[in-house]
Amino acid sequence: MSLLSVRNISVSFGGIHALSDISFDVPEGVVWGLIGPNGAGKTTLVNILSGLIRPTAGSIAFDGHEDGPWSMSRAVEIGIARTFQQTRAFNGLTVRENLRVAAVAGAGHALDLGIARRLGLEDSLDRVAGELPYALLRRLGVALALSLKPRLILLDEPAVGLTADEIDRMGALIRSMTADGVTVLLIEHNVRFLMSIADRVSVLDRGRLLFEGTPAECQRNPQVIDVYLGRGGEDA
Ligand SMILES: Nc1ncnc2c1ncn2[C@@H]1O[C@H](COP(=O)(O)OP(=O)(O)OP(=O)(O)O)[C@@H](O)[C@H]1O
Repeated sequence: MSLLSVRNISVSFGGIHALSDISFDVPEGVVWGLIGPNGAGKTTLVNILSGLIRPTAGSIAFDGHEDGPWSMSRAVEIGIARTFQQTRAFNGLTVRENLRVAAVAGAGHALDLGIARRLGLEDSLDRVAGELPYALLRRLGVALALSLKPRLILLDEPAVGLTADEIDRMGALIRSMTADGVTVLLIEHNVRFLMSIADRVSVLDRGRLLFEGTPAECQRNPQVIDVYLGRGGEDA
């Protein structure tokens, strides 16, 4: 049975059809990749799943909850957390304070410093978020989402701007999430990285679902190569 079931989701901004009739099912415990050219609708889909925007049409079911789409607070309550392309943290608060706000105020959980350790933030707990180097700030974004103790985490380009070593570390972290029972939906333009950790991939193009399959199937699909991989989707 699917953990997440997206049915016939459409959304328009004025005359722009950002998403048209999108349906897919994500089973529990996988890394599900979401790729496509700029403007394909990937972030819009994550915005809908996390309750940031409402779709024009369609429905979502998650973990026995059939009443989606939801508000942001309801999404967190039922176990959906996300990161952003630009990490959203309180710049004037320390890493520890940010994690506490996310855990306690965001989701009613106790602060779990094990998450900081997993993200390699244990030596930075007393540093102010606004002064963190870029890679640590990206990791803080993931730690904030994990502090909500989600069953599904939506990662919006977690590898962007990271060095090769940091990308490897991020990949290992993402795979370890599934071992802990967290399902991952991963938007990423770094195709090599995404294909190395995804179990399955959906390809969006101009708001439509173009393809769904394994990474290997995706990389040899002529339509995917035509609209994205062959056009140098970054690092393709
Ligand atoms: N709030 C908004 N108002 C108007 N148009 C929007 C809004 N959000 C997204 N769009 C439009 O919807 C389409 C899909 O955008 P979206 O950001 O979801 O694409 P994406 O696949 O995430 O792109 P990228 O890879 O560049 O992040 C684009 O044409 C974009 O300009």
